[in-house]
Amino acid sequence: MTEAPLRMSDDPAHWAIAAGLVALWLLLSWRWLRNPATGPVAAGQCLVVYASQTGHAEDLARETHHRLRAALEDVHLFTADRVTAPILAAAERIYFIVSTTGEGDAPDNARHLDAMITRDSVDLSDTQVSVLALGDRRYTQFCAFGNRVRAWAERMGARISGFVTVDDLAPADLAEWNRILSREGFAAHAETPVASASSWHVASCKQVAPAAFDASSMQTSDGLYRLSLVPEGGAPPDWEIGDLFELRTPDGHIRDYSIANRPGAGEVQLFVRRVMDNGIPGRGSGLLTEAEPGRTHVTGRIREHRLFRPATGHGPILAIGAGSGWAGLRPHLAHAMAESRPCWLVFGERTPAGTDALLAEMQEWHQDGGLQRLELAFSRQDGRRVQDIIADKAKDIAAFLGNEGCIVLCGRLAMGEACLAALRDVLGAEWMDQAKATGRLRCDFY
Ligand SMILES: Cc1cc2nc3c(=O)[nH]c(=O)nc-3n(C[C@H](O)[C@H](O)[C@H](O)COP(=O)(O)O)c2cc1C
Repeated sequence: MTEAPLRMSDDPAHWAIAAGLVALWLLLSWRWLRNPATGPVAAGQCLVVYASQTGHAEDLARETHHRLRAALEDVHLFTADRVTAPILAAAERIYFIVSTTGEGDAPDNARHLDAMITRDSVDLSDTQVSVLALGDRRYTQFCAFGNRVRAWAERMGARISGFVTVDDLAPADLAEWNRILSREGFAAHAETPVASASSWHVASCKQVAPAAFDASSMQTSDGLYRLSLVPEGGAPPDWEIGDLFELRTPDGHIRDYSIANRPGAGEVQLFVRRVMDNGIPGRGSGLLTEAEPGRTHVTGRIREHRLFRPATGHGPILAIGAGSGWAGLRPHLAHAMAESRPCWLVFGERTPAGTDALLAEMQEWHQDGGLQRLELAFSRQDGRRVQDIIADKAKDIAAFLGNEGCIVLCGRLAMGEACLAALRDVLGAEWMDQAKATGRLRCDFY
């Protein structure tokens, strides 16, 4: 085959198109070279960066982003683990909306940002930074991660134009953030990207475990209750395993409860521990557990909890929890059993007395063979807690999980941390780190 000879065009329109294409290529290459990890990022842009464990900071970030976008052209929303030093350095304004979890820790989706602010220097001398730090004063390290982000931004030369700490989502603290945004010229919008709360009625409410005192949290409880909620006028909106029911109390407080049943049902089930403080029932738990089935209405909505979705892969499932943690474990186990995955439940309560209604379902699942193993720990009866079972059954647990196994943990923070430490001893740090990195370890602590 002979090739046609190469000929230069003498049409000026062709030359103009070619020059335009070269200029575009040079512009895109320059932008990419400045920010290779993320694609083009223009200088002068505004970023909303969020770090969230259970989704509240994420919702607030979406609302803030929505509000800013109405006034600014170049506004971008990032989860904290996606931002890099070049992205931050190129921004003109940054709004960090971050919560604190564990004991003063960064949320799981902010581990990269946490490492970056400990290790890296980024020139923020031309950047305006605002920080909305979510936390809870009942924890000793109140808003610790938000404070770390603010201190780092200051060290990097940023101008801090707003810093708000929020105690337990207090409406007055959130109003302060709204004031800052309004002052900067970003008006509030009636329409928000976050689903609004609606009215639900309490269809049933039954006590399934007795009153008790928990020494680790110093909390007295008036028992554990199983509830079913049905939205007014229709079926509940879609949700996914792991999601939460967010209750709004009449005085503006917000309380989250794990949804205990699988999606697709016409109702949302909850297990609620009725917390008592000096003889006064908790704001949320009192409202729910004093409900008169068929008559009581509450305001709430379903909220996504992306970090507690079913574990990845098809390996066996080890579910570990105590008390109201059963609510978080239950849909994960039901889902895994439906997929015929081998399941093992380690569950703790204070005493077996008065807990028949709670334990009956676990025992049924065990007898039916859906649960291959069921281990129960009753701390008041024999002093054994779930973490002791992990240590006792170390060899069996390692053999059951193999390399592909998954762990789902749900319950109070002290129990969760003790279980993670026990599992690290049994399986090794490498196994646990790998499981966390690949989504085979799912935790929901409260
Ligand atoms: C397990 C757990 C640990 C927490 N640890 C802290 C803490 O150390 N310091 C703090 O100020 N708040 C702490 N909090 C409170 C959260 O920061 C607060 O509830 C926040 O609104 C959660 O926001 P998020 O849903 O975006 O993660 C903790 C909450 C939970 C559930």
